[in-house]
Amino acid sequence: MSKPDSNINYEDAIDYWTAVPATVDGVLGGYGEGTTVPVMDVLGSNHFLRKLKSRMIPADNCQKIGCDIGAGIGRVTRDMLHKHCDVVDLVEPVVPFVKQMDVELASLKEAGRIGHIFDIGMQEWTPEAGRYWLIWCQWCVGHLPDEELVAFFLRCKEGLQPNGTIVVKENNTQALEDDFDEDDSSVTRSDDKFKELFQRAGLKLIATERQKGLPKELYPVRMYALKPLD
Ligand SMILES: C[S@@+](CC[C@H](N)C(=O)[O-])C[C@H]1O[C@@H](n2cnc3c(N)ncnc32)[C@H](O)[C@@H]1O
Repeated sequence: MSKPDSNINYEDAIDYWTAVPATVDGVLGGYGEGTTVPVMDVLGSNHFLRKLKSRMIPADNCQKIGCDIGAGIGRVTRDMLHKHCDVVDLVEPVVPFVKQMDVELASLKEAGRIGHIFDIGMQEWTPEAGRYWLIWCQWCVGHLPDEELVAFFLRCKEGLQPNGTIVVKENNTQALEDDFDEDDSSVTRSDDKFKELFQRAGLKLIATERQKGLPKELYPVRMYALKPLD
């Protein structure tokens, strides 16, 4: 049987997301502002980052530059990342979502807190070497097959400042095999699979935590904080 990630098709994913409303409800698959998900998500992320603070001291003369990967309409930047970072860049390949960032991020843009917006897929994105204090990947890495994801992590490592951190916040399957979702052409990986891929990319897991307070019918969500091993 073929590996679940061999079914991933980038164009199918773009088509799927392009047809979804450019709203919080849209990017969260129907779990938008009428549900507990956006609020619990932000609370969980803030809590996770606060606990990591002593291990995320910026290197001398470094600004806290963040990058929001698979950013959708900029929800994570608007509601959470901007509170931790001086400036945030965003990576998002879906045109209507990138357009909506003008609205969602208007006041942050005006305040000079938004850096570059890269309107490309993460498989095509190479970060500027040594730029980032924090690279935040949330609910998007399932769009890359395993090999591409390891290659992406390797590029992200090069994009980190000294003492920079990568955070991955994703659904976990409890099954032994990854779950392929043909609607949005993505896979949901197990905790073990994530750990294997981090190791292959030379990333050390410095902290991990399960997101609390999400509806029971959803996949469990886990945050992983990672630093380069070398
Ligand atoms: C579930 S939404 C999450 C959006 C955002 N991270 C959030 O939490 O609000 C998944 C996002 O991944 C984006 N995406 C799909 N394929 C991608 C790719 N190859 N590279 C980067 N982002 C991708 C989609 O366009 C969509 O914005």
